[in-house]
Amino acid sequence: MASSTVDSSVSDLFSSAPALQSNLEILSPDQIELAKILLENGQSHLFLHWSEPGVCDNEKLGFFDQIARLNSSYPGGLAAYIKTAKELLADSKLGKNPYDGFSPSVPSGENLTFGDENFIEMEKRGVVEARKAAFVLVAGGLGERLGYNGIKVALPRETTTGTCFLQHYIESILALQEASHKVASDGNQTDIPFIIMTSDDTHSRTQDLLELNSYFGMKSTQVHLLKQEKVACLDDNDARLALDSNNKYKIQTKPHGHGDVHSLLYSSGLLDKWLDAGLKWVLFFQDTNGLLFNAIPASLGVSATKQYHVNSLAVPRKAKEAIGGITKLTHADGRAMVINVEYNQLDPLLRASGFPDGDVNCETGYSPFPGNINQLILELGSYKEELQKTGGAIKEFVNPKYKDSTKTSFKSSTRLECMMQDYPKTLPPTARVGFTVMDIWLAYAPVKNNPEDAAKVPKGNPYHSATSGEMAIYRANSRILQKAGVKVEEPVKQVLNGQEVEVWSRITWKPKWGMIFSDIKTKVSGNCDISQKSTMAITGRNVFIDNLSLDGALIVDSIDDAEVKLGGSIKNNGWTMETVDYKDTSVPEEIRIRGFRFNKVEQLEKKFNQPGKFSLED
Ligand SMILES: O=c1ccn([C@@H]2O[C@H](COP(=O)(O)OP(=O)(O)O[C@H]3OC[C@@H](O)[C@H](O)[C@H]3O)[C@@H](O)[C@H]2O)c(=O)[nH]1
Ligand SMILES: [Mg+2]
Repeated sequence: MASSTVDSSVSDLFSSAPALQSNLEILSPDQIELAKILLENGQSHLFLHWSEPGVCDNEKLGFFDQIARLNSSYPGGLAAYIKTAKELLADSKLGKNPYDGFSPSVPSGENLTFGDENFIEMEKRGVVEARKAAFVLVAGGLGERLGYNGIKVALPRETTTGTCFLQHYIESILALQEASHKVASDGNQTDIPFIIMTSDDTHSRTQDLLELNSYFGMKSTQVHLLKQEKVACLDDNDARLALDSNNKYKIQTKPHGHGDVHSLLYSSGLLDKWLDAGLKWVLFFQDTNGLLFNAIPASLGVSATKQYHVNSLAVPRKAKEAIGGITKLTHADGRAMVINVEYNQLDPLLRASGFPDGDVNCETGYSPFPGNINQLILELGSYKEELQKTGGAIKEFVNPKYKDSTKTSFKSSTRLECMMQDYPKTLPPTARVGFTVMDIWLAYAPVKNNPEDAAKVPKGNPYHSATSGEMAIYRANSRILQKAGVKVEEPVKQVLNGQEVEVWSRITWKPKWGMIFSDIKTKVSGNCDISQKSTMAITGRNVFIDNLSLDGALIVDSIDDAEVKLGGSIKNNGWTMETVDYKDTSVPEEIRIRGFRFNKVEQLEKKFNQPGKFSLED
């Protein structure tokens, strides 16, 4: 009896999808199980267009291959995904405030000032800790706002040397590793692991970039790629999965967000390995912040000194800027947490809770809420413990764009998303969650916006474009050298791709030349000045700027065993900047999105390939 009841309910189930039912013979038992899951969760529409058996059978099997992948890559499978989606879509339709019961206030955190005693101390401490760190780059995003055709980590960080972001990140990690080993008292010489989260959009191109460049000097065993899977798109409030408009045997998918990094790390088994190897810190960062490593040593020092389980890096934030606000949320029941409130949610949250003007600047000219740059430093032991409880699942959200105020249909399909900075949301109240604020010029210059959108950014807010991203490198390096005693001439203002930017001397160096301020200071002495029209690129390690007067372009490369003194008066016609319009397709995309290119008119270029002591006259 019992079995016939099951059979009849199963056949009831399949009778809701006659086109599928007539195809059951071509499906394997596993595929039939997956079909049941779909039907039980309100997905019979997926089969409305199925042809009779014998027609498009390969496509039908392909459909179930995809369903199997979607089912196995999500914790709890598709049934859990659809269930959560229905709940979140219902909340969204009701306009439910995800922060219901919480009131926001401005949290207090650690403030660092570049170059002061505390900063220098923190940097030194950070270097000591670095050999116990693992770095995790989330690079699965397409960069839709930037609209660049390649992967973002392959973009030049600056075009004076053309070094791409990925190379710079790797060289920075290697420089930290080396510096840390030098000060290690325990003789521990482990390599710092470097993890890159990719997606189908970025995986093979990331791998190719690494392989074509011999991992930019890192051991290939030191680098791990973890690929995130996309999730199914949703067509309506009933969480009906969306079919691809060009292929009715395919579900539309979209990225699930950078929050996937936690479940991927958890299931990779790497956390245990790292604990066994004595590691203590996991540092997460995003694809295009060329200034990030200026901030890493000091903030790692803060994590270690304050024994933070979670340390978020932050910068002063302009109201309405597209970066999340670090906020203290206190619940009516007494619970409190310090968490990122994403930029699209900060204004409504504030308006709903006693800040009638919403997301606005205060008397400082900045939002009172520090801006999250999404660089997180987590303490490995507590991280692993937490993931053991959650499996790495992160609180999700949904952000449908409704057609009208009835909120009954969407402009285009939506999906569930999750963010890596939501990790602290499940932590117990005993967790030590803090943040570290640093100057924008030092720490944050992402490349996210295309030239057209960047030009429309309200005046005074950062452009976050390829133009501003590169100019920020020169500004930071110029200011750091100024602080070290070099007279770097003040910048000029220029409009590039419709954005007014400060153009400083084009100064660049490799991370191994100077990772922390106290190192950089040892590389600079005497009376030095660099004019605004100058370019200076240092790619060697033991290069010392000593009584140098530069007005032109100076390019210096040297092997580690060569000690090179840059001094005397160098004057040449240098490298000029030519404007380029972003619409000019005769210019390569990675150049035209900047709005300028260099015309290498004249330079002093020196290479020192032999061990020994040298100066520019040699
Ligand atoms: O599915 C995804 C989406 C994104 N990413 C990666 O996550 C990083 C951030 O993605 P985006 O640039 O789209 O992020 P957003 O600009 O929307 O906001 C992010 O950065 C600024 C912070 O203030 C925000 O709090 C943070 O969410 C990138 O490195 C991207 O490659 C993934 O790895 N997978
Ligand atoms: Mg985004």
